[in-house]
Amino acid sequence: MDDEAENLKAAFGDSSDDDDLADRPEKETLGIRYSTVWERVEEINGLWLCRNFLSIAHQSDLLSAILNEGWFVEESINQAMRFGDLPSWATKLSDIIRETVEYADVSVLPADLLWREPLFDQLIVNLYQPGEGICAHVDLLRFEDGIAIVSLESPCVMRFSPTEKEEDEDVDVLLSPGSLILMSGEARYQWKHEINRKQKGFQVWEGEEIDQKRRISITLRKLCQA
Ligand SMILES: O=C(O)CCC(=O)C(=O)O
Ligand SMILES: [Fe+2]
Repeated sequence: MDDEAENLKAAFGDSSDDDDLADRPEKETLGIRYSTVWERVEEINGLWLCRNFLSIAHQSDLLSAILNEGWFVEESINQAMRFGDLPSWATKLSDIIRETVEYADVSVLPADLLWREPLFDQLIVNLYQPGEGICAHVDLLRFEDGIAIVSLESPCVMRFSPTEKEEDEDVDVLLSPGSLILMSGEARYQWKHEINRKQKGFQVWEGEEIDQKRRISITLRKLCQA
């Protein structure tokens, strides 16, 4: 089995355990899924996680679309950024985020953010090789509130820590392939987020060290008006 299939299997089990994709309408395999489940990260206001945001079919389509962009042919390049008009797959992803949030049975993004136009006009795709991560940060204030991160390939632990550090208040969130997190309000402004894949013990989830492979993330944001 290739790495990609293995990652998907590790995260979701055999495709036969997933809903039978062949029996599902096209709309559900390649677009909005009606079975999405939203989890509020209790400790952090404004942080929501949807683990089953993308079907396996959609994850592999998205991965192909990203790799087809040709951004990551050189090993030294591990990030691509776009402003304004986004590639069609990213616009579609953004539409699906809006639709999924609209149909969620809980409010996971304030309405003024959900209905702004466009929802997102800036894209970052990050490619992380095993051991690579991102330092603790709050996203730049040149971006509006309401940030989405979609994860592909290897899972990882993202750690959130309050900007005003008090006691040991860090909160770990597992970003599995196909998941989406939304950050708004306190989650966006009062918590830093980081991925540390170097330090031993950091990439541990439910007592087990995560088997690090390549990970790709898609971050969608909206620039503040000048
Ligand atoms: O790769 C990720 O999941 C996070 C990326 C991120 O936080 C950023 O680009 O600001
Ligand atoms: Fe960030």
